[in-house]
Parts: sequence; structure tokens; C-alpha cells
Amino acid sequence: MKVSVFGTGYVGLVQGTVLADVGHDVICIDIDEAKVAGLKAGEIPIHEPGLAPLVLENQAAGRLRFTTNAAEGVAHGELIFLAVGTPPDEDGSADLKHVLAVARTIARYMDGPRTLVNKSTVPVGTADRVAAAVREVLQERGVDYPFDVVSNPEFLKEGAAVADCKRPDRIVIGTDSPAAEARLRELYAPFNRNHDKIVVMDIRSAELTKYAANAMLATKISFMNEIANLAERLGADVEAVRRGIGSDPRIGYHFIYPGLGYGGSCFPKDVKALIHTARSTDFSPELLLAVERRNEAQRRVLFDRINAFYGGELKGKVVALWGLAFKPNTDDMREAPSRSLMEALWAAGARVQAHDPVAMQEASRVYGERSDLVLAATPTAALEGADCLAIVTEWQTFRVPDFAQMAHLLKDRMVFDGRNLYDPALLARHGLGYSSIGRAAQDPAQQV
Ligand SMILES: NC(=O)C1=CN([C@@H]2O[C@H](COP(=O)(O)OP(=O)(O)OC[C@H]3O[C@@H](n4cnc5c(N)ncnc54)[C@H](O)[C@@H]3O)[C@@H](O)[C@H]2O)C=CC1
Ligand SMILES: O=C(O)[C@H]1O[C@H](OP(=O)(O)OP(=O)(O)OC[C@H]2O[C@@H](n3ccc(=O)[nH]c3=O)[C@H](O)[C@@H]2O)[C@H](O)[C@@H](O)[C@@H]1O
Repeated sequence: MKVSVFGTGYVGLVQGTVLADVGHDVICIDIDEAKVAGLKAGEIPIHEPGLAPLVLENQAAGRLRFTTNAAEGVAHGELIFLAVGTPPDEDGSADLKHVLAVARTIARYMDGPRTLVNKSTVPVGTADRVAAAVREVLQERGVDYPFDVVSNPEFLKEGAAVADCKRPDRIVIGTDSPAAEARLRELYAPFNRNHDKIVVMDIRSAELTKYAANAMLATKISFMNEIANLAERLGADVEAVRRGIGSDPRIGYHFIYPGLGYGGSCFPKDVKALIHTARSTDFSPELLLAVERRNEAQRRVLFDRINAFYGGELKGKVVALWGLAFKPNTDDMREAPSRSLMEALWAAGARVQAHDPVAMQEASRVYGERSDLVLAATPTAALEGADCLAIVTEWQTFRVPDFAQMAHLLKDRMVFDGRNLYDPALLARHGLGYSSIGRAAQDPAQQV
């Protein structure tokens, strides 16, 4: 099928590429000229495992093209995806300016029937607003073409985006049009062979399904962080508790890892947006408010511990930082715990020596040159001359470090681990103080 995708970010680029890979004829449109020029030259703007070869292969086969030319994109696609950002507005609501701008662009260039497929995460009622925006422009143009607006939320995870798109758990299609449903079923047929993963519903329910999924996952994380806080105070080990409850299939092992709170470009903004939506209906979402409060408190935990360890005297201290990306296997630093930690350390007068396997370039882009940030080429280089180590991203490469060397290099022999990567007894054997999340004896002062 002929498919156009507006927005070549994490969602649009990956989904467009995976659709091309099964044989669809895809054009990706973006307003970012540098990004499109790069993609045309085979430069992939994000780190996503498996993406680069797939883009190059499909580009070479002529099934995947990139352009800034919206008219060309609209002329091409019988199905037109909207996969642009929906960042939080000042009041926490989802800002729909990019989505509505694309809707108007499509209407400006439409020359026949089209199906608009919304993949961006948008509040309930957005499909109606998209349809109204399209109708308005068609009216201005004095033309009338039939069109559908379908809600087809995306559930991919960064760091596993290609795999998630190739093998989705479910494909949610929100529409009241049997013809649009048939077109989407045809599009996704290659992903629906093993068993039927397509869940068809009304548009509003599909829009709400996306927020419900992310809010549910965020709730699991905040719940577990609450239990971690309790475990610390009660002399229990949250890692044992995690394994103990995860073995119950009704609970499951997924998304119950305690840590530094949920980050990334979606959970924080989507929980906020759902709170905003709830309030707009005069409903107070008590649970979501608590989920968000727990998350905000959790994000400060590592800084508070480091600060307490140094008795509030962080000026001149050098903190080694392992991890910059908000999670492993991505270079995305949006709402990354590393950012709040670094910014708090800098405000307190400390310096940071950071290492991340792929996000160093992104860190340079975000922070530029500054005297209190050194981007170290290796994890060991980050430790050299540092007073203590903070770990914020659970990259595979941090899992089995040379503890003897670590103890030798860190002046204060102290590790603050926001991801519970290590066995506390092992670090103790190497003479390292260890402060992790939700495990007993958390007072760093007692450990050194
Ligand atoms: N990043 C993720 O893991 C997931 C994101 N989502 C949702 O998908 C949407 C997109 O997210 P990302 O891909 O992360 O965003 P992104 O920020 O990586 O990419 C958005 C792209 O849209 C482009 N754009 C903006 N206005 C445009 C216009 N008028 N015409 C053409 N292109 C335009 C931007 O230049 C940018 O390249 C958001 O609503 C997000 O909540 C949903 C599931 C997963
Ligand atoms: O809407 C979206 O954008 C996407 O948001 C999340 O995907 P993503 O943000 O890429 O990453 P996750 O793996 O969900 O992690 C989100 C945050 O939660 C944290 N987390 C995750 C799991 C866990 O057990 N504990 C925990 O603290 C991670 O460290 C990270 O900060 C969802 O998992 C996707 O299904 C969804 O499509």
C-alpha cells in the first residue's frame, strides 16, 4: 500500500521503516531539513538497535523515501500517518500544535479521498479536532474530499522499537468506519499472521487506551518505588520482594523494578496529560496524582543521598556518573534521571565525569561545553580522580565492573546505585560503600 508518515522521530521513522520492510511503499515527511538531508544520505538520527541496516536496505530497494515536501507526501499516501510530537504544554496538557499543523497541511494538498491515521499520543477527542481542522481547510479551498481519521496508538519502547514494531503485542484501531478498518487490516496483515492482534474499538476508547497503558505502567513503577522506600525503613530488601511478588502471574515481573522514577519522553508527559484530561471533566484523579508525586520524589533520591553523604558540602567534589540516556539501548536523554542529578550536582558546586555507551553526543548537544562536565571515553576514565560514583542507567556494560579497580580509583570508595545493579555484599568485600534503592542499611554514613 502507499503510505505517508508525517514526523520521522522515534515513532515515525521506526514504524515507516518497518512498514516499508514488509513491502509497503513509504514516504516519510519531516520539517527538519537537516534530519531529512541526513536520512537521504543514509545517516540515522537516533540510536535504535537494528534500525540503521533496515533503513538503508529499504531505501536502497526504493520502498522508503524521505522528504520535506509535504505536497509530495500527501499526494503519495492513501494512508497518511501523523507521528509528530505532542509535548507537554505549561499546564500539563498535551500540546497539539504539531498534530493540527499536519492535519491542515494534509487538507491543503489533498486531491482525493485519504485515511489519516493518528499515531501520536493524543488526548481523547483529538480525532474530532483533526477532522474539524481538515474540514475547515477543505472548505477554504472550496473542495470536498471524503476522509477518515483513525486512532492507531503506538506502543513501542525505545531501545527495542524495531522489535516492538515488527512483533507488536496488539494493534489498536479506533474507528467507526468499516472501510477504514479494512484498510488498516490490510496494512497490518503481515504483522497479524500468527494470531489476531488487532483490537478494533471506537475512536475515543482507542485514544484513552494509549494513556491507560502508559499510566498503568507508570503506576506499577511508582508503586514499587513506594515499596522500596518502605523496605529501606523496615530493614527489608526490595529486590527479594520484587522477585517474591513477580512470581505471581497476576502481578508479573515486568515494570516492577524500583529505581530513580520513570523518565523518558512519554510516561512523565502522558501521566500529566491524563491528569489534565481528568480535571477537565471535573474528576480528580487521586491515584494518578499520587503516582506523579511519588515519581517526583524518587527522582531526587540519589542527589539527596550524595548530598547527605557529604554533609551538604558538595562544592569541589567530583562525581563519576555512569549513564546519561534515560534507559539502556537508546541515546534519548529526554527527562533522563541523569539530567536532574547532574543539574542538582552542578547547582551544589560539584563536577561530573560522565560516561554513556551511546548518549555522549546527545549530552554535548544538550549541555554544550562546560567546565563542570567531562565526558569520559570509558567507564574507567570516568572514575579517575572522582570522589564517588553514581549509576543512573542500567547499561549491560556496567553490570560486571572491576570492583578492585573501582575501589582503588574512587577517593571516597562510595557507590550510589540508582538501578540496584550489584550485590551489596560483593561491594563490601571490595571495601566499597554502597547505597542502592530499597535495600536495608541505606545510611551511607554507616557504610564507609
Ligand atoms: N518515543 C516513543 O517511544 C513513543 C512516542 N509515542 C508518541 O508518538 C509521538 C511522536 O513521538 P516521537 O517519535 O518520540 O517524537 P520525536 O520528537 O522523536 O519526533 C517528532 C518528529 O516530528 C517532526 N515534525 C514536527 N512537526 C512536523 C510537521 N508539521 N510535519 C512533519 N514533521 C513534523 C519533528 O521534526 C520530529 O522529527 C508523540 O505523541 C509520542 O508521545 C508513542 C509511543 C512511543
Ligand atoms: O508511549 C511511549 O512513548 C512508550 O513509553 C514507554 O516506553 P519508553 O518510555 O521507551 O521506555 P520504558 O522501558 O517504558 O521506560 C520508561 C521509564 O520507566 C523506567 N522504568 C521502567 C520499568 C521499571 O520496572 N522501572 C522503571 O523505573 C525506565 O527506567 C524509564 O525511565 C512504554 O513502555 C511504551 O509501551 C510506550 O509506547
